[in-house]
Amino acid sequence: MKTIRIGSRESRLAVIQSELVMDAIRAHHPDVALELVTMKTTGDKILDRTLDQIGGKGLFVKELDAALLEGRADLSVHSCKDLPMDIDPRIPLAGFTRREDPRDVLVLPEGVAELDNSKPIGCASARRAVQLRALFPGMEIAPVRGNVLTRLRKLDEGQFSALVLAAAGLKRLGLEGRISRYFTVEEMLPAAGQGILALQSRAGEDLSWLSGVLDEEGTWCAVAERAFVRALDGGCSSPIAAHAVLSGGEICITGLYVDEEGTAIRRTVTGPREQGENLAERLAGEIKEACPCLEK
Ligand SMILES: NCc1[nH]cc(CCC(=O)O)c1CC(=O)O
Repeated sequence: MKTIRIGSRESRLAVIQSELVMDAIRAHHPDVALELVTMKTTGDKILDRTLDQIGGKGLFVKELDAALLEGRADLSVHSCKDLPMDIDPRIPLAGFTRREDPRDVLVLPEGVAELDNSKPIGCASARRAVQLRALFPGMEIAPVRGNVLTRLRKLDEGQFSALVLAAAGLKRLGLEGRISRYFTVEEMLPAAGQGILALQSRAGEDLSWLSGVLDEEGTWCAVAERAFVRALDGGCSSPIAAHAVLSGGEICITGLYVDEEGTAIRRTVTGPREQGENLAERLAGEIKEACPCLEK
């Protein structure tokens, strides 16, 4: 059997995530030969601007897509939350993994026990900044770029009083011990897909070696959360958050949108999980009604 090549960003977290998927493939298909192919993406190369400033979509995926299309890789492992909405039909998503902890967390500098009000809290997205302002009124909030380990170095060098990061990334990096506070998803609604890995391959390929690796719950949630973001995209480019939770056969989706005045609009919908995509679109529709700046 041919070797399956897994394409990954070269950051430590991306490699660990790819290795998690490789371990899962090996556990279900011990005969499959696997090889890791790492590469730098645009988002890894441009480090002097925030992601919102660089703009554009797919900052972390263009190079991975090219590798799939050219046959240099057979599977891309993505953080679902970094994955753009538009997927080239030649390289469709093969599915999603089980969700790791979806929460955002606060991390203090090494050896520091309390938040120092004289320095800003660093965070990398407008979604986090908006929700942080409500949690820490009066605290300065500043952008921080780079992969997780780079951000932690900046924190430990004294540039920030704290950072907000995803629990999932820190846990996968073995850095759970750095977490000083978990925000509930009510306090800080996560990005769509946070904690879930998305797997992408080429259309028409035999993917039997992926059986057992994909997760049904993760997939219901990822599909619904992404549908919410997709339905609001194309309006003004403002922070969006979405988080779905399954209970029995039901899916409960919470969506958050921040309008141009900085007002956060947050709504929840519950229904049969099979209708997650529809429910998410309806939720987005309700939010559009409540927000005049959005195209109807
Ligand atoms: N944008 C970077 C990124 N993409 C995915 C994760 C964490 C892992 C995940 O959400 O699955 C992170 C780091 C962070 O936001 O702290």
